[in-house]
Amino acid sequence: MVDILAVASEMHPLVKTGGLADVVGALPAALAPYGVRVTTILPGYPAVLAALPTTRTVARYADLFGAPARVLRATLGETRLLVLDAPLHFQRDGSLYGDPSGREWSDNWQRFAALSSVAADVAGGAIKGYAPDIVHAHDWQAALTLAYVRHGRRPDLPTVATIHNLAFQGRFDADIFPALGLPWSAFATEGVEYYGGVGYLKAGLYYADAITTVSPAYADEILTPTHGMGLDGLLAARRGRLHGILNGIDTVEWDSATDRHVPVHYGPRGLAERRRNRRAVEKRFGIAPGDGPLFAVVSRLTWQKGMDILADEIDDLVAMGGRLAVLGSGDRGIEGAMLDAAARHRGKVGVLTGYDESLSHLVQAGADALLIPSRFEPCGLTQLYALRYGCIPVVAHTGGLGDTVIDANQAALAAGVATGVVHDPGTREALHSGIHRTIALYRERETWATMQRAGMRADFSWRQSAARYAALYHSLLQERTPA
Ligand SMILES: Nc1ncnc2c1ncn2[C@@H]1O[C@H](COP(=O)(O)OP(=O)(O)O[C@H]2O[C@H](CO)[C@@H](O)[C@H](O)[C@H]2O)[C@@H](O)[C@H]1O
Repeated sequence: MVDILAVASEMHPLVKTGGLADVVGALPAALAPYGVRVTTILPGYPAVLAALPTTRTVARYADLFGAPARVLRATLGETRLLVLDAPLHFQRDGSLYGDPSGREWSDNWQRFAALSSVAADVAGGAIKGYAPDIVHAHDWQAALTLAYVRHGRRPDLPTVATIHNLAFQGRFDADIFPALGLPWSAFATEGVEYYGGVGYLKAGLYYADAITTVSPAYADEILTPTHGMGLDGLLAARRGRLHGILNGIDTVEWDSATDRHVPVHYGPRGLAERRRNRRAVEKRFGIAPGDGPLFAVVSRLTWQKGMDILADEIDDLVAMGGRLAVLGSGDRGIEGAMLDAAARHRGKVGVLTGYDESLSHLVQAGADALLIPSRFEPCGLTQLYALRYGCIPVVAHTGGLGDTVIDANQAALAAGVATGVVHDPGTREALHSGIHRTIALYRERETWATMQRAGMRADFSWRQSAARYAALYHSLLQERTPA
């Protein structure tokens, strides 16, 4: 049995702002069949504390970055948790990372240094009877753990850093460094220093024994200046340690034959049933029934996701005969542009801003096509949910989107393997032609149904990817074993 201490800021179903939570939530169960036992350490956000049935205090800190804190141990079903209960840092209104007006918390550097330093302390033996074999940190909020491990009590402990999104790096001014409690030697290029400041993700990528990211294509892309976001040099120097492991999805949670959020259940042979779910989606979004396809969006409304491009394209989408349901929140300007479009096209375009997990399932089960015009996309999960639910993904050719959707070109259609529509990223023209092609395909009922079934048959469960993580863990342990 290999014991992993996973460190993350989000975990479905406890706390989620995006795909990070889905992956951190699914990995423990996915890894169990491979002899890997995962314990996940999370911040004690109000939602996390509220969800814990019984807890035991297993470590205490009198002064953790300015306030007392403790570590709680809990199990939730099969899930093993450690929760950092530090009220000053984590019990507040607003989102996980910012205040109710959307501004990032100014003490995020302290909050996630607190999480990381405690995670390293736990890895180093702070909890009696618990000694993980490997530490696995997810994204910038957890990445500094690896610096604390290297400069802590078990400096040789194997470590893994996973990049879910290189755009979020945790970059702070140099003057925070003395408060981090790391040795001065760590403030260096060979350490946490990053363009004159402190980089949390950078530190994790520097110290990690293995770096993973969430699709093979993104693993290649981040070695280039276009997608490397300033870290391409470091990543290129460490490319032998970099692995692209495609995300899976939770196929129990996402099963159209049993989904508790979906009124009418169906399988690949009962696709006609989807129509009744589509009617439910139309009602929720105030969209009238129509002949054209019902497009949908389930996404953060941000530049990364290409949602500004889509907002500009909505008039054309409607003119071409499409209808559109948007579920998302994010950039205020983009939200406004989407709402304006809904006002212009009453009954054809519906926009619900906010975050609604249950509605996201219904949308996947009822919409005809899901639009994902991302400028970059490390993996993307919504296209995988769409494929599994017979909702045709219309995606930009970038990162994991290109790795998972097979474009409906002539050859793929002839072979019966097409599962979606893939267009170039980053321009309105390319999105326009993707939507145009989708509407034409929708009119060919048999072709459309064949694509739906091909997508539903594809295997995006965690099975293969979990095996790759397990193999990586084993190889790291082997490196440490004296010959
Ligand atoms: N308004 C809303 N209401 C309800 N649910 C909503 C929602 N908006 C988004 N979601 C849900 O949030 C998740 C988003 O996951 P993604 O992988 O698509 O993107 P994200 O950019 O968050 O994740 C980052 O990390 C993941 C995980 O590695 C990578 O796949 C991805 O490429 C990377 O950008 C999905 O489960 C989706 O259904």
